[in-house]
Amino acid sequence: MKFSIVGMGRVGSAIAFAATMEPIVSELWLINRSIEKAEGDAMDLTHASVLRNSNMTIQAGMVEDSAGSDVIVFTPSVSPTRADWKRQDLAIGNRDILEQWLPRLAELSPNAVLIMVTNPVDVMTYAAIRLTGFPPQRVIGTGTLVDSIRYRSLLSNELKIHADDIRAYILGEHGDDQFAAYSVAMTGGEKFFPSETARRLFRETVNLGYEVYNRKGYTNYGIALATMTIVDSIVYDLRHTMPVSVLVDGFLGVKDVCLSLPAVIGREGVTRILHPPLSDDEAEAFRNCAAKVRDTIDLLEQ
Ligand SMILES: NC(=O)c1ccc[n+]([C@@H]2O[C@H](COP(=O)([O-])OP(=O)(O)OC[C@H]3O[C@@H](n4cnc5c(N)ncnc54)[C@H](O)[C@@H]3O)[C@@H](O)[C@H]2O)c1
Repeated sequence: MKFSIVGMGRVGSAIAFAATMEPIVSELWLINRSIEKAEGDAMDLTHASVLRNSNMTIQAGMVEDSAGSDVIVFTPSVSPTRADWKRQDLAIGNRDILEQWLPRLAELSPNAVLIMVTNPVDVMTYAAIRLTGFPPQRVIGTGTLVDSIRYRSLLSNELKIHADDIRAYILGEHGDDQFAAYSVAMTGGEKFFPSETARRLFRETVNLGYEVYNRKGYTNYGIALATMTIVDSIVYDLRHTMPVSVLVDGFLGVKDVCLSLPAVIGREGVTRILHPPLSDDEAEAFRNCAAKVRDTIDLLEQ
């Protein structure tokens, strides 16, 4: 199985490290606009992999070397230009990067499952479907998976229950309008919402990405393992359910926009989109996310 990571910035190289720690493919390719950086990472990770009981090859390459990939993760991005940036600020610059890379990547690996990490990830996932011509089920945005693991981490700490056992999703936009799907959250079959604590923890979750960013200047470890959770489920056809950005299929009257819903992930990408019975408030929040993401898509398509 061939896995290519495009973009060896802080997120791309953290994903490459996570893939080295858990070598589940036979070939790992690191593709970057500057080959030297990719070569340096490939050498470093090859040395590291000696300690991982692995025969996975790790190589640096140009876009042509990604040909025949089964899974591609896309991370290149422009940098924020102001201190109080929002993810949408990256949309125009990153749309241009997608236009440079995605048609060729898709041509070289027509059967790949593509995972979009570049922000604003919902808008970029939508653009990626257009630019690759891939069926929507083979284009997955990391979406609110990282927000949901942050939320579960806070809840775990509060409830003193292992985060694995907490079914709680942040849905909608990977951005400021995301919402916690309180009404379907549970552990051990027991609903623990609504409660003021859960709402407070959700409010903390929304800002956590920026909180990490304000302290270290970027986020990379959470998104790296979140991305590898998706890759795992594809490579082993595990059919795990997770909130990821998908082309919404008419749920709650929303379509033609990418947002996070719980989705089943297997070898072919998204094998099923789930439709949780959201409360009226949550449904309204979902529609609000759709309108916000649609505004940015429209801006890019002008
Ligand atoms: N979806 C999520 O949950 C999530 C989480 C964290 C970060 N991100 C996003 O991931 C992206 C990458 O973040 P990062 O911290 O690695 O950024 P970074 O600045 O460290 O890396 C960006 C990389 O993109 C490359 N690049 C820039 N322009 C390019 C071009 N025209 N062609 C090819 N490569 C180009 C740069 O060389 C650099 O290697 C950002 O958009 C960030 O917001 C998403």
